[in-house]
Amino acid sequence: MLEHRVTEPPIVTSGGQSAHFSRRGKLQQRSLMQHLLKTANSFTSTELLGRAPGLTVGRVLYRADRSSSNRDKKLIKIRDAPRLKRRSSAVSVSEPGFEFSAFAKSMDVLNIPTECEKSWYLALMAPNVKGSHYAWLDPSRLYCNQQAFKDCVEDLVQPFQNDTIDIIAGIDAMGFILGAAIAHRLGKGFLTIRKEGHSCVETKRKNYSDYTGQEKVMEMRTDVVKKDLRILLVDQWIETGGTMEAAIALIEEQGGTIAGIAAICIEDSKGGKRIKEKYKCSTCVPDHLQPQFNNKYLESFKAFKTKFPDMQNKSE
Ligand SMILES: O=P(O)(O)OC[C@H]1O[C@H](OP(=O)(O)OP(=O)(O)O)[C@H](O)[C@@H]1O
Ligand SMILES: Nc1ncnc2[nH]cnc12
Repeated sequence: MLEHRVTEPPIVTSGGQSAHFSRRGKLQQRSLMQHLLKTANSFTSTELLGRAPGLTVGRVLYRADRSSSNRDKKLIKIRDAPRLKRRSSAVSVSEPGFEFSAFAKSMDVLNIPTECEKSWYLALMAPNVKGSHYAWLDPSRLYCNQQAFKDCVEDLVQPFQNDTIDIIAGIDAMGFILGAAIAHRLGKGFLTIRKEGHSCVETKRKNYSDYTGQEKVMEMRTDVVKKDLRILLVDQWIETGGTMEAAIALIEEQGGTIAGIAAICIEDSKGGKRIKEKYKCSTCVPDHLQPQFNNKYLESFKAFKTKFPDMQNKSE
């Protein structure tokens, strides 16, 4: 069984040839790289930040020792390291007073890193290469990785751990995946909020429009939500907030109380901000990544090979 340890986010340095490890003495970058490559047979995990013609960007997680503060942690990009690129697993090196992990291939969807920063699993997400008819990003890729899925659910549940919650509600369709997992984790029941036309029982309906701009209808059964029932409302994503606000209205109009809202990402849209101000929310996106999510393009997408050149070059 692999030990899987989530660390606090390290400080990210600017990448490039100049990255080195001499701040605390001992190893210069060159000798460290030689050391990493020599001792590369016992490694267990990988991460590749990006690839461009003639360039490989990997990451080295530098920690002075296990008990060190964030100040002593550095994430350093290694450029032009073709041998690292060919490695299929991570490299761990221990020097007296030093601990290094180098990663070369995180985009393997089933890979479970032995050591990783908080929200590491977001790098498993895939970009949208098919246009605006589809949701902009594809978080479902991270659900395929057992550890990523577990860590994601834990992160979403964490702020509500000690709150009174009677039931979890999830929004059709992708909200069912996280919602049901959260319900199971908290030992609660699960209420489905459905897109129109799938319910054979009495429902309340709500018109709304979402990021596509289309007029849509959602439905919720009328025999569950009673006055003061405390509901944790879950969806995969909040972009314009149209979908979530419709679900909130359905619940509140029946007397239910929104105990909280959980989604992988709540974008800083008008609707997203309104929801964050009014309700207790949990998301998986750390502050420093929020601008990338708002722009619908993550740095980690550079590691994807795609036949769609527009997407590959989007942020370059
Ligand atoms: O904040 P909004 O602009 O309203 O968008 C958010 C909604 O869009 C996505 O669902 P979508 O209906 O695209 O797909 P799904 O059926 O696969 O969940 C997402 O899962 C949210 O439900
Ligand atoms: N999965 C998703 N990714 C990005 N934006 C979205 N908006 C709605 N769903 C989304």
